[in-house]
This record gives sequence, C-alpha cells and structure tokens, in this order.
Amino acid sequence: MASTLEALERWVDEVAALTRPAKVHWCNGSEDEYRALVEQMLADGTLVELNQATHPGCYLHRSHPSDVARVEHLTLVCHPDQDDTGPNNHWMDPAEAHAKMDALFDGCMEGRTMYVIPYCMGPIDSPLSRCGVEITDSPYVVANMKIMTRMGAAAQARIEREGTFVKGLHSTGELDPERRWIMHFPAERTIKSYGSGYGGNALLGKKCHALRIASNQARDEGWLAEHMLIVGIENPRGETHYIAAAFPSACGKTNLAMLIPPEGYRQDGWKVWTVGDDICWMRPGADGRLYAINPEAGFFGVAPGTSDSSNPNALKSIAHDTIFTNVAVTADNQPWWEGLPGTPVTDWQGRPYDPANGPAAHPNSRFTVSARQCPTWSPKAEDAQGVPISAIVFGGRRPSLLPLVMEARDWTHGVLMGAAMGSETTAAATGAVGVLRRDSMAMKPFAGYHYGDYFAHWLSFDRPGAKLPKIFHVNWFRKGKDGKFLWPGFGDNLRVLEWMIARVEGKARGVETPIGTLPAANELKLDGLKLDAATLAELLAVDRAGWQAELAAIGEYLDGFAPRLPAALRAEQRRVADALEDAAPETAAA
Ligand SMILES: Nc1nc2c(ncn2[C@@H]2O[C@H](COP(=O)(O)OP(=O)(O)OP(=O)(O)O)[C@@H](O)[C@H]2O)c(=O)[nH]1
Ligand SMILES: O=C([O-])CC(=O)C(=O)O
Ligand SMILES: [Mn+2]
Repeated sequence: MASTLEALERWVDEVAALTRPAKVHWCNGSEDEYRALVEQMLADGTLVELNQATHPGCYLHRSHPSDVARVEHLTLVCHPDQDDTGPNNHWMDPAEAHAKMDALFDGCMEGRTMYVIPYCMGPIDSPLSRCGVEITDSPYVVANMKIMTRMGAAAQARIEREGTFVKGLHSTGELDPERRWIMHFPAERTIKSYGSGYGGNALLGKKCHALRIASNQARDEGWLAEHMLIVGIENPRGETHYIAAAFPSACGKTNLAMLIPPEGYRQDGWKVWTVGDDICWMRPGADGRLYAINPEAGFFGVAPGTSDSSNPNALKSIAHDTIFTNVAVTADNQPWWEGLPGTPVTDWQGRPYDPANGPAAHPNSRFTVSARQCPTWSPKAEDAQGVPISAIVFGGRRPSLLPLVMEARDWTHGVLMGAAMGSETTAAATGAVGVLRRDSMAMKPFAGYHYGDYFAHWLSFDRPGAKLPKIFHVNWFRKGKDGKFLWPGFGDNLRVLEWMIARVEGKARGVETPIGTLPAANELKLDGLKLDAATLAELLAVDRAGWQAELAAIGEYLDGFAPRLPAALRAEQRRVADALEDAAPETAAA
C-alpha cells in the first residue's frame, strides 16, 4: 500500500526535521550492512574486538557506567486517561510528555546518522506477529535489533502490506541520567526513548513494543503479551509439550528455556527445545487451545552465572557472532564473567580488575546472540501458527514459604497465583537488589495498562470452548537455614516439569492442599539427586500460619487495584484464605 509507505516516509521526515541528523540510513537488514556497522563501531571505539581465534565475530560494548540496566522510575506509560495507566505504572499527561521529549530530541542527532529500522516481532509470515519501526542514532542499537528481531526489507514489505506499525523514536542523547526518559503512548502505538543506550531502554522492539505497547494491542485484540519463556519438553515417546513460564527479570527464564536434562533423563530419551527465553505472545486457536509465538529472533541474556555447568546451551550459542555488553575480559582477550573458569584482567568499565571495585563483569552484563545459534533451538519457533501451550508456570525468587511447585485448581486460581507473585529484586533494573516485591505475572515493569484491567483480561480467557493450559507456580529459590538453596535447580528443574506434564496428562494424582495441588513425595523422580527426605519435605511443606499471613498480604495488595480489581479475583483470594482457616497447622504434602 503506497499510502503506508508515504505515512512512514512522512514520519521519518518529521523526525529528521526535529532531530536534524547529517544523514538518514534506511536499514535493509543485510549481512553487509551489519558488517559495515561493526567496522564503524570498531573504528570509533563503540565496540572492542574480542579474541577472534576463540570467539569469531564477537565484540564487547562498554556502556556508560550510569547506563547498565532498565530504569523503572524513568519509564512512563502515558495513557490519555491517567486511570488507564494504573498504580503499577508511572504516568504523565501525553501532551506534556510529548513536549518534554520533543524538546530533548530537538537537534539531538546533529552531525550523526539517523537509522530507520523496520522490524517484525515474530515469524515474518505469522498472523500473530506485529511490526514496528525504530528510528535511532545508535549503531549499537541497530546491530542489536538486527540480532533480536526480523529486521529490514521483509519487515518493511509486511508493514507496507499491513498498513500499521508501532512507532519508536530513540536517541542515546548525552547519557545524562537527569535527561533520560522511556515514554510510551499506547493510544498512539508510539514510544519515545531518550538518554539511554541500554538494552531494555533502547532496543525498542523488546520491552517497549513487545510488552508495554503489545499488552495494549493484545487486550484490544483478544490475546496475551507476556514476559515468558517458551520451552518444548519431548518425552521418550517423541511427544512434545510446550510450557510457557513467567519469572521476573534475571530469575531463570533463559536457563529454563535452554535446560539440559539430567543424565538419567537423557538416557531415557528426554529432549528439550528452546522456543523463546523472554517474551511470549499467545492467543486462542480454533481448537480452543492457546498458541504461542516468540516475537524475538535472538537472546539478550544475563551473562554472569552462565557456565558449562549451569547453561551449556547458552555457552555454546555465544561462542561466535555475539555482542557482549559490560562483561570483563581475560589476558588473552576472551569475554569473562563471574561463574566462568579463569581470571579477568580488565573489568566491565575497562579498568584493571581489582576485586575492591566489585564484580569484574557487571551483574547485569548481557550477551546478544541470534536464536539460531542455540543448539536446542526448536524448528517450531519459526512456525507461523505458534506452538500449543500445555502449561503456564509462574515463579519468583522466594527464599521461604512458597513450595517447590504447586498447581492451581482452575484458571481463576491460576490467575490469582500469577497476580500474587512476589520476587526478590535483581540487577536487571536500577535500585536495591534482594528486596521482596510483588511482581504480578512478572509484568510489574512491563504491563502497559492498569493491572486491574490486566487481571480481568487474563480471567476473560476462561470462556466456553476454551481448552486452557493448567497453571502452576514454582520456586527454585527456597533457602535453608544456612542460606543455601534447598533445590539444585537448573537441569534438575526438568524433574518438576515432568510432574507438571504428568498432571496435564492425568497421570499423577498429587496431594490437594488449601494452596493448590502439590506432588506426593514419590511422584517426583529424584534418582541421582542428593536430596534427603527432610529437605524434600521442607520444599513441599505448607506452613499454615505463614500462608495465612501471605494471603492477607495478597488481599491487601490486590485491594490497591480497586475499583478496577475483578471481584472474581478478590473472591478467589478469600476462598483460599478460608480454606486455610479450616486446614491443619502443617500440611506436609510429602
Ligand atoms: N538457584 C537457582 N538459580 C537459578 C536457576 N535458574 C537460573 N538461576 C539464576 O538466575 C539468574 C539469571 O537467570 P536468567 O535465566 O538469565 O534470567 P531471565 O529470567 O532470562 O532474565 P531477563 O533476561 O532479565 O528477563 C542467574 O543468577 C542464575 O544463576 C535455578 O534453577 N536455581
Ligand atoms: O530488558 C532488558 O533489558 C533485559 C530483560 O530481559 C529484562 O530486564 O527483563
Ligand atoms: Mn526480561
């Protein structure tokens, strides 16, 4: 449609008139274009070449030390009506927000190149995919968008055909934390981001489009845009169940999506297929099941802790053609972070490594890599129809109370489990780390509208004809009195996923408790694990007094979303609280 191209060109002209770049470059997404950008960034120091013998095609980017994570206090959702934004987001009047941003963008690209990036979130031919155009003055952003999205000519052709796209405008500006804003205008399907070059703030296809704007599109169009990994679990009979799991930032999505089965499982023929590690878009199919796509084409993963023992698939993926951000470097110029063998000589800021300065790699240092480089990348990840979801999993970092796994009795109870999620904060956002906060569906920083409406949207999927996935809650992060994790986690999490699949297939009875169905102790396959009976009992115990306090806190938290809180959700919280009243003081599932 010529008119869409004209609208796009008109917008690009308007932005150029405001930002006044020396040049405008329309990205076609080719390898030659990527190479040229890399050469230019190597020449001006934006990228540093890593050891090309050990890590061909790998480069390091060091960001400004004040610009290493998402900035939630500077991230705004500007609905025309403040009420639509909800207490879960920061708000500014859209007219005021545009004026503030346009003043910052005024002349900000002088002497620089302005890049126009057409991109598609999701397989290029999928009806579930959605397109956008990001305008940026950062070649680092272009290179990352090339890896993380389907970027360039094909996306532009789809945009011209489809007639709509999300508009994203970005400039790194002066990297001044006082002049930094990430603003969203859901009603206009528009994003404006200024003053940060960091992933979640600057790669606008990711959190800004695929979660904050897309959650609004999803509500309007009847689907879900979620902060979830998607993983396929293939059993020895060759049947694959797909599971979508929402964990907050830096709480294990990439790890679960690339899980390596424990030895015994591998011998039996279990396989794991990676479909996505961060974002999931899903909608009901004709058969009533939910079908999911991963809108991304790459991984922007947490580096620290990634090792041959924790996540060998990630390590293999990033052996070549990877952009590293804020990692340390060894004497022979290999990328390094805490958790890898060897020693760093240069820290993430480029200083000689000195433990007195803290970790060598920034705790939120990241790798950007094409998903195709992952050894377990699922062929189904490119499927236009998406994959059918058998189970939805919620989970967070909870050092106490929350059991290893529990299953919701029905959809409404599952939505309550998601809404009630809590987790200790991590280095993925600026601010204190290790503080317990509610993070409903792992979407606290990403739900682009009022949480009360969002919960109602979730509940609305339970309708006649729906064949909804079962909902579970997991906690890999329970700690013992010695402060150590009780559960080994990582590959061994498959033992818990197997139980979920058995539940989905009607092959495990479980034990019903007031908080949900837990595995009977003999239903988890634990051979080859050093886990004593007492620890297992602790992982599966239901502490009634602790849960009564938790339910009261959940009720209070939910009330914060009144009057938009769905009555059904509050009633569900009361139902669980009442069930606890009637229960014995300690219900050990084991
Ligand atoms: N104890 C324990 N830690 C885990 C487990 N899985 C992941 N982690 C830790 O979680 C952190 C990072 O998790 P990732 O998988 O990279 O996080 P993510 O959820 O993909 O995060 P974002 O990309 O920020 O959305 C690291 O510190 C890991 O060591 C687990 O099963 N047990
Ligand atoms: O968006 C980012 O910068 C990285 C990420 O996945 C998150 O923080 O959840
Ligand atoms: Mn994330």
